[in-house]
Amino acid sequence: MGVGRRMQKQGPPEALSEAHFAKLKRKQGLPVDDTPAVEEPYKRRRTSKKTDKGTKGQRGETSKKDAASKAAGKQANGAKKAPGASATVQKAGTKSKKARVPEGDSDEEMGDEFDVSNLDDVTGSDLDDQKLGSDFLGSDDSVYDSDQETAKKAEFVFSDDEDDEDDREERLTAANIEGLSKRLDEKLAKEAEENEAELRDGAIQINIDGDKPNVLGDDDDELSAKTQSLLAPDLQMLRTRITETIRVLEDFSNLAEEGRSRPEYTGQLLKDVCAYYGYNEFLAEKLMNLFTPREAFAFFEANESARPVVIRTNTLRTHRRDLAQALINRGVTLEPVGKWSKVGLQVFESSVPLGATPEYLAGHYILQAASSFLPVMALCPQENERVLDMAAAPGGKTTHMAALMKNTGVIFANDPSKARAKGLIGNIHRLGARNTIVCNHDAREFPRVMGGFDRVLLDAPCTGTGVIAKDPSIKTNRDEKDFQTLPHTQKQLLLAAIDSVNHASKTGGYLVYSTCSVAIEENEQVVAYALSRRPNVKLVETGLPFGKEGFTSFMGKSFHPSLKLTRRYYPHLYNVDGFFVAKFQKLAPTPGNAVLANGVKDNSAAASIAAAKAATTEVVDKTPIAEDEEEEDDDFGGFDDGADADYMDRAKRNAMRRRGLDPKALKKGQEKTAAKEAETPNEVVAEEKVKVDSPKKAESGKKAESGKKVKKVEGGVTEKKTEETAKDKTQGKVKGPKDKAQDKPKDKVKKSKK
Ligand SMILES: C[S@@+](CC[C@H](N)C(=O)[O-])C[C@H]1O[C@@H](n2cnc3c(N)ncnc32)[C@H](O)[C@@H]1O
Repeated sequence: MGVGRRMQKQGPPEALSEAHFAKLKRKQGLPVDDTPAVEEPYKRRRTSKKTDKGTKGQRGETSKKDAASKAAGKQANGAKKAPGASATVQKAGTKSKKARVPEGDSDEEMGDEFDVSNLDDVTGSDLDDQKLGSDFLGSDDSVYDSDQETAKKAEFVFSDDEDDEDDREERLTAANIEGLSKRLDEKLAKEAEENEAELRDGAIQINIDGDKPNVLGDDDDELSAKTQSLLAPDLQMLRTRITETIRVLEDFSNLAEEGRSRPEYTGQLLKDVCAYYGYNEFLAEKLMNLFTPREAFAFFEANESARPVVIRTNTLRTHRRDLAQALINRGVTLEPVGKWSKVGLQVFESSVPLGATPEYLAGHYILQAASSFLPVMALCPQENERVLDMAAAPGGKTTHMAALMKNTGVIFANDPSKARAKGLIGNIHRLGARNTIVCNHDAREFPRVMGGFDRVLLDAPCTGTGVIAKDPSIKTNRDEKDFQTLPHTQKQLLLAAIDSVNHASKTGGYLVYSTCSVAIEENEQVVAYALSRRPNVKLVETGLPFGKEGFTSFMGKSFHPSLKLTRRYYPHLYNVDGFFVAKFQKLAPTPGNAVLANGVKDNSAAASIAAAKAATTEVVDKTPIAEDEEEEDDDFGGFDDGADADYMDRAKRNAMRRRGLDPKALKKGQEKTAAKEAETPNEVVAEEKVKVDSPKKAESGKKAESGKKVKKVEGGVTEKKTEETAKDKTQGKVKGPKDKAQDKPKDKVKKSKK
């Protein structure tokens, strides 16, 4: 793996402090620069306060550490005088100084402090720790002094000597990976600086005629001609022009050429971005509109490099420190993904395929992008809850929820794609999620399928504008139609998700909506739509430790102010996939007419509000509704009609109530039906039953029937059967269930016997 954005830490950037690192080194007898660390005053106060007021044990520990660090300090000073420095401790805010580290000692000596055993035992929820306490090398009390609680990791820079570096990389262990990571970050920063300098040089060339960059040029200049004629343009020149245009747009009054308008520059920038990065103009413009020109540039740049490989520890099977140790032993270089997660490990380098290690096969981890942790952390499912994952395949988030719920309660993991559901089932098995039921519906059918969930996750299908680094084809294959059809589906799904939540849940009543897109149409606009259609929900804090606030206004459109509670994630800001997370709380039942509003009836906001006021009971049917359709031979199994009879009856009664019908009519209908059954052929009875159930089902029943008939005639064999039936009818014979079973193909008979 090369140096790049992949190597940067994910999540919010961390502040650096020398104090903590120097102390560790002193304690280990390693050389440290004796220039006193620049500490923030409040940190020193906290230290002394804690030392004074600490318990006896703590005091003892602190004084031991002090003594050790004094001794180490002396040793370090001695060592520093020796020539051939191979390690450097860089001061925060001061010039770095080289200090000698005894060759080959560093790993062992630092080992105690930086051992994976310092990784905390994680069996519980991310969310318990959501306010983000200790993690890995950060603030484990067993590792750090009280003042280190706030002290952040210091820079640890290795020697510039190429060979030393290589040796050290080969000997990488948990002990020095943080140092390596920092070193790589530094290299990256240096590279970025060099790039900037290069660009400045380019700018000087382009700007040779005067102060104002001549970026708009003439149509006959070489670069424009090449861009227009689709000849490969000079990328370096293009890049230079992009940065120059950005500079002009940032200081328009001073840098714009006379007589040129802002739209001319933005138009030029758009064209150059398309030519340089390979986007279609529609998408590039959509993305550029989200940011200032400079930030847009950073976003497009970030999409050119892959995000770090991240694995999520499956706490149903192992602890993070054990997993880290096992993988390190296999030659994997990794470190915790950041303080915000207790289960993520960022992989820097691996000599083994991560999708085929024994640990992987045993379900100890799953390869999962860091930003995919966020919706689950926001939803925060609790033990023993009933949770719905509406769009679950391939199950990264489902299995994360199962782990947070410690395999208690129940998760319904739904996905309408059978092919993808297979992957979902595979992951559920591999990771040992035993509280999960897989189902296979278009989630817009919820809550008719079932409702009353404590929490619902809707990780919606989207255009994927947040994951362009993963799939660059998105740059060219997303068009206007996608940004109309997908948001439409997302809105329908979100209403269905809201209606599936039990507002009266004792522990929950929450819903999280997420996408891996950064487009407003798929995020804020969808959320705003849901708020207008469902006055019985509100947005709440996601509880996530980082993320940019959602837009409350965009290009002249205003959204509800609470939209700022939603969170946006960008690759250029946090080195994670682009993502959006919104958390809702359901406060009251969904208004009666609003359920119908899901694509059918009056769905104006006013009507919903009126209905919400009038509504007293939840109209959502909380029990599963049996399908009347012919049992499909698939991987999901069918209903056991006998065992589910009660449920089915109850569901029918609820369905009738929902439609304002008297459920008693069902009983009467059933009695009538039974009487009729004695004198009517089965096919007719079935049709009438469907009619009682639901007019819609009756219709589909009819369709299915007519379809079947066509099929039957086509089959030829059943033509005979139809004749037989007619014969039976004329002879007044009624086929019993036994006869019917005999008519069925063998495998179907087996199934119904089951
Ligand atoms: C972003 S992916 C979900 C990823 C999944 N949550 C995870 O973490 O592994 C979106 C999923 O939505 C599913 N999907 C598409 N249309 C849907 C619909 N109408 N109802 C439910 N799911 C749908 C797709 O099959 C796809 O698996």
